[in-house]
This record gives sequence, structure tokens and C-alpha cells, in this order.
Amino acid sequence: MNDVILHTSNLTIGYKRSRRATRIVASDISASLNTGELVCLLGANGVGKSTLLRTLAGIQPPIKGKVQLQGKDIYKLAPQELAKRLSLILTEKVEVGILSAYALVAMGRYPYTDWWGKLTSKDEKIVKWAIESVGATDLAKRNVSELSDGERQKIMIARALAQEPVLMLLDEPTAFLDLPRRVEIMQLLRCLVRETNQAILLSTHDLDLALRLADKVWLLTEGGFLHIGAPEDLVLTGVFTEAFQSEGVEFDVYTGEFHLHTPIRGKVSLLGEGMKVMWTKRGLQRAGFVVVSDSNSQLCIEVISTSEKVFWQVRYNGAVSEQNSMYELIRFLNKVAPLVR
Ligand SMILES: Nc1ncnc2c1ncn2[C@@H]1O[C@H](COP(=O)(O)OP(=O)(O)OP(=O)(O)O)[C@@H](O)[C@H]1O
Repeated sequence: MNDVILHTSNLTIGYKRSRRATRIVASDISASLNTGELVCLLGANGVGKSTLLRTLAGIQPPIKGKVQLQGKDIYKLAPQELAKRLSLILTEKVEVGILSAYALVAMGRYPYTDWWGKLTSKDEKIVKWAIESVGATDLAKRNVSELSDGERQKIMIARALAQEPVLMLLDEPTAFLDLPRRVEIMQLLRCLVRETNQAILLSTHDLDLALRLADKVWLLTEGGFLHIGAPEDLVLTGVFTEAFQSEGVEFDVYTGEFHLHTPIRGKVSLLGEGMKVMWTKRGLQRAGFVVVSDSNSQLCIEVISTSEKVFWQVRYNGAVSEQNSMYELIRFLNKVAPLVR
């Protein structure tokens, strides 16, 4: 069985300003999206994620190359045929006036309805299924303009689902959402892609979630180069580290976390193990200290837990002091930092 839903060959994307002037955003993109896969499109601001999504959605012509959806040139598909196969959700909030969430989701059926937009009982069943699939049954009667960002995003996804596409493209679906809602939407998309056997490509700045949830990552880097692989492949080949180094953050290949470039202010030994020591280490690194386990350093910290409290015993140049919180500890270290070697 051929499980390729979308395929691009030697695609160059960008903007034609005039007959002579062309702004190339990325070139030579040969990539595929397969059934049942959630793919995250990552890259710095302005690198070309939205341009790529619009080109794949058939609303911005490529400069060069081809986009094929189920083997057909996307630019030759009639709009209604395209809408039956592909749905696109953009970041911008749509102003829909006074419209219920149900009515908005029902608009997803437009490629299938007659000229008057009349829903058949099959259409109604699909709209109901789409709303249930995103867990938004209790929102159906609400006015869209009264929904929160997260609730509206679910309704937009339900609308796209009601289109019964084989491919969903989403431009930053988690923008404007708080962390629990971002996790919820990403997990929802991951479940949907498995259940429906569609393909989903979404752009995001949520690097951590993408690393945890994507089946594949498309990482667009400066100069318009697209790196493709399982998240772990891009980590192991060093592509991830390299791509984010220039962005002022450092990717730690051992923990999978991103760290800010912090100027190094000194060396600290940290004694002990366990969760409290782990958080102490994070605090010290955030404050710019390199943590070592050598107990002979000029500055040595021990995390001590008693039944009543946790405190930090600090030995510095022979003197011993006690700090009662991480905040106090870091303030103390900031004072002695210029003197620590
Ligand atoms: N209509 C346009 N005409 C010419 N250049 C454009 C146009 N729209 C965007 N660009 C440029 O194309 C490049 C890619 O923009 P795009 O919006 O695709 O980036 P992005 O990766 O989606 O960014 P962000 O993460 O900030 O949303 C940018 O340099 C942008 O300035």
C-alpha cells in the first residue's frame, strides 16, 4: 500500500515581486507526508514555515518544483476537490460574527453540500463526530466569539476534521495557549492522526512538545534548508544542536532540554543526590555556575533535608553559612561570585 499522502519534488518556495525580482525562501525541498504521521515543522522566526505551509496548501504558487497530493498536482486540482482532501488552519483569529460553534464546524462540510449549503443527515453525523473527537460537545451551542483561545482552537480543528481531509496543515495551532492547553491540543492532534490515518503537518515554536510527540520533524534552517527525520535522528546527527546554537539557546543532547547561553561566573561543588539536588543544580546553572562534584572546591554546597526543612549549607573559603531557600542561596552566590575561581 502506498502510504504517501503528499510529496514535493525539488520545490522552491518564495515570493515573486516582479518579473525579475524573486525572493527565494527555501529551495530543493523533496519531502513526503505519510498516513498516520504527525509531523512538526520547526524553525526560527521568519525562516519560511508559513510560506511552506501555504505552498503545500495550494494557496501560494511555488517558484519551482511540484507538490503532489495523492499523486495529483495540487495546483491542478479543482478547489472543491482540494477542499475534500486538504484542510488548512491558520494562526489568525477568524472573525465570524455571531455564529455557534456547531455552525462553524458545519461549514467544514461545504465541499460536500449543495449550492445552498444544506446538510444531509450524513453531514450532520460527521459534524457531530468531529465535535466529539475534539472533546467539544459542551461547546457546540456556544457563540464562537465568546470562546477562549483554546476552545476556539478545538472548534477550528473540528471544522477541519469535518472536511474529512487526508491531510491537515496547521500554522502554529498552539500559539496564544497556556502550557496545559498546548499539551492538550498537541496530544489531541496526535490521537486524531492515529485514529483517522490522515497526515498532519503543523508548524510550532514548541520545541519540547515537538520532540516528545512528533513522528517526524521538518526543521527549516537559515538559508532555506529542510532537515527531515525522527526527532531523535535530528538530535543524534547534531542538526538540532547546530540549528539552535545560533539562536542564543543551547540544546543539551543528554537531557533533551534547551538552555540559554549564560556567561560562566564560577565553579561550585554540589554534594548529595536526589530531586532536591537536581533542582539546586538547575538553579546554579541558571545563575551561571558550573556544577562539579569535587568537595575540595573553594565553594561547596550541600543540600540538607531534615524532617522540618530543607536548607543549603555553604562552605566558602573556610566559613560555613546556611541559606534557607534557593533564592537566598543564589543571592549569596551572586555576592561572592566575582571572587570564585
Ligand atoms: N508577502 C511577502 N512578500 C515578500 N516576502 C515575504 C512575504 N511574506 C513573508 N515574506 C518573507 O518570507 C520569509 C519567510 O516568512 P514566513 O512568514 O514564511 O516565516 P515563518 O517561519 O512562518 O515565521 P514566524 O515563525 O515568525 O511565523 C520572511 O523573511 C518574510 O519576511
